[in-house]
Amino acid sequence: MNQSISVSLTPSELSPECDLHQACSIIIDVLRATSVMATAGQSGVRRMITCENIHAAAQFADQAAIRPLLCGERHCKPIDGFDLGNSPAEYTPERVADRDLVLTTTNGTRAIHAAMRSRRLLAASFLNLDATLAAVRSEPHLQIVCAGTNGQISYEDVLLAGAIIDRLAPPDSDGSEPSGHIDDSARIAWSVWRQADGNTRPLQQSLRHSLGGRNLIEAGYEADLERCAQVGTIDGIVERAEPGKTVFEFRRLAVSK
Ligand SMILES: O=C(O)[C@H](CS(=O)(=O)O)OP(=O)(O)O
Repeated sequence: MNQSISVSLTPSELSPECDLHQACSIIIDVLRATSVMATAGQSGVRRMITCENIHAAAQFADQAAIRPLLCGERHCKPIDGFDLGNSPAEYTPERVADRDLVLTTTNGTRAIHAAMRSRRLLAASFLNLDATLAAVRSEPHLQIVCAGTNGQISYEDVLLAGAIIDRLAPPDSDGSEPSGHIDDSARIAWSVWRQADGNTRPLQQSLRHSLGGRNLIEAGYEADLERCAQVGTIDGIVERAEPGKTVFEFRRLAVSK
């Protein structure tokens, strides 16, 4: 099919003039917001509401009929007074099943808000890569938005963007170019992924050297790198439930691997 794929290496590349109204956008924040959302979904969370800041999250929780779990981080650490931080390991069925959660993080939830005007909006991680691919394969206009880290490009998000392109637009016979209509940022992401995938080191090792990975190691969350580097272990997608609202739901998908 004639699919076009564009990549924003940071959310700031999505200017207000960028026309997303026909696009299906995929937000990527491997370390760790979108990995958290996939994990929470698999653990049976009811809805995930993303907020750009702590105040908005707390206000939403105060006004809800049934109090949701307040979740997220600042400077990688749990937020004072919140129920859960930003480690996927915290999002067990015991903690989150059948609950709503409100999530605010430094980069991931902001990237989501930057792409709000998209027709469809998904949050992807390596964990639910296969399911996400299955859900977007027939979309004519795909916009991948890398959350980055504090305004800078982060390697781990670019890797996942490249992996998505590699699977949706596999290279032609000489292997030098992806096959679809892709922009230059997508071409860069694909090249970065190809190079990393050709290396023998596991993905987890690559994450250690990324900006987000280094920050997490410094903050004491090294174990999260291994968890976020699992590929295709979650058979479900995280998708916005209705246009105009940042309410996400998890939907299981049967995925052929
Ligand atoms: O704690 C995280 O996972 C990061 C913090 S940062 O990237 O080191 O600032 O937040 P996220 O929004 O999930 O990237």
